[in-house]
Amino acid sequence: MKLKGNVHYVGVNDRNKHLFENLWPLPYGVSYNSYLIADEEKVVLVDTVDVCYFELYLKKIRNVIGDRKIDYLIINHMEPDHSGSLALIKQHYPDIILVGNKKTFDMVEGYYGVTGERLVVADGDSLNVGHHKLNFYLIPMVHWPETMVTFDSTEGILFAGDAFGCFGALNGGCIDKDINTDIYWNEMRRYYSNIVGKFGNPVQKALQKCSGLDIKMICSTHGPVWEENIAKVVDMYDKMSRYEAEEGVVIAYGTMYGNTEEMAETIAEELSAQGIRNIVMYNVSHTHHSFILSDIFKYKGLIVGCTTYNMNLYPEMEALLSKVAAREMKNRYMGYFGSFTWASAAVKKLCECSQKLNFELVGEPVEMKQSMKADSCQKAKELARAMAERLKADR
Ligand SMILES: Cc1cc2nc3c(=O)[nH]c(=O)nc-3n(C[C@H](O)[C@H](O)[C@H](O)COP(=O)(O)O)c2cc1C
Repeated sequence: MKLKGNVHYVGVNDRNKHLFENLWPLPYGVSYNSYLIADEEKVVLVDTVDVCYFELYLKKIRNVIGDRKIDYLIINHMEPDHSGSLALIKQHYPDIILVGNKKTFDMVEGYYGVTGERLVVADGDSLNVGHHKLNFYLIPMVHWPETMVTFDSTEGILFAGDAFGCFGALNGGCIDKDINTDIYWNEMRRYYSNIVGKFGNPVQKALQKCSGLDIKMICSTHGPVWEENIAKVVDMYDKMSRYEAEEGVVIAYGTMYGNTEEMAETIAEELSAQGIRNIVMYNVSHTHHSFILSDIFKYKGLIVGCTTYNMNLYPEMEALLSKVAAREMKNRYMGYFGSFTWASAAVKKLCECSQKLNFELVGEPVEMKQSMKADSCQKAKELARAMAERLKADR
C-alpha cells in the first residue's frame, strides 16, 4: 500500500492473538506495521513484523520491489513483535545492512544470533539512500533502552517505532484521513497507559527532541498512519506523559456479595448529584484492569473500595493498585472506602497503598461493617462531596 512518494506500508494485522504481551486484551486486534522505502537508488525496510506473519510479510515486500534487493533494515525497536522477522529477512536478503544504535545490536545478537554487516548510528546521525535522507534520533525508554525514531526529511515522515502507536488492527486503509478512526483513540490511551505509562519523562524528552522536525506523517509500528491527526496525536502523548487528566472520577470496587458495591453506587450517585458528569464505575473482578488503568489515566479522580479478604485487601483490588503504583502517576486525587465482617483490614491496607501513590488524598476514608447503614451511607456521601469539591476547584 503506497503511503507517499515511494514509501509503502508492508505491515500485517493480527486478529488472532488474545493478549498482547500475554497481558492486554485485543478486542479490535493489533497491527504490526513495517514500511518500505523503495528509493530509486537504495531500498530500505523500516522495522519488521511478528515472525508468525513472515510469509505474508515477504509477499507484501515482493509485491512492491519484486526481485530488487533490500539494502538496509532500520531497527527502531527490538521488541519481538517488530524485530521477530529479522533473522528470516537476513536469510532472504543476506547482504542487507542492519541499521541500529549501540544498544540495538546487543539485542540483535542476544535474541537472534544475527551478525553481518551493520551500521551503528548515534543520535542525530543521517543516512542518504538516494532521494531520501534519513535522520536518526535516540529516544531511550520509550519504552525500551534501544528505542529510536527515524525521520525521512525528504518526505517529512517520522518512523516512530512504538511511539504514537495504538491497539486495533487496520481494516482496509491505513492512513487516518482515509479511514474511520473512532476505535483507535481509546485504544491509544489504553496502549499508552498500560505499556508506556511509566515512562512519562522519557516521552517528554522524546517529544522535545522531535519538536523541531517538520513532520507531515507519523508512521508508528501499531495502528493507523497519522497524517490528518498529527497535532491531536502529539497533544495526547504530551498530556498523557505529563499525567494531565480531565475532570471525572473512576470508582473501582471489589466485592463478593454486593454490599461494598452498594457503597460505590452511593458515592457515584452523590458525585453525579454534585455535578460531576464523567463517572466510570468498575468492578475490579469483572473488567480487565487494562481498561480501568486507561480511564485512571483519563480522569483526575480515583475512588477505590473493597472488602477485607483473609485479613488483606480483596485480591483483585491489590492487583489493580499495584499496577497503578507501577505507573508512577501524578496529578490525581484519591479517596477510598472498605468493608469487613469480623476483623477489618481493607481500609488500613488501602491507606498503606495510597501512601505509596503520589496522589492527593481527598475526604475521609469510609469503613463499613457488614452492610451499609445510615451512618456509613452518610460518610460515603461526604467522601463523594469532598471529591466533587476538589475537582470543581480546578475548573
Ligand atoms: C473468603 C472470604 C474471606 C474473608 N475474610 C475476611 C476477613 O479477614 N475479615 C473480615 O472482617 N471479613 C472477611 N470477609 C468478609 C468480607 O470482607 C465482606 O465483609 C463480605 O464479603 C461482605 O461484603 P461484600 O458484600 O461487599 O462482599 C471475608 C469473606 C470471604 C468470602
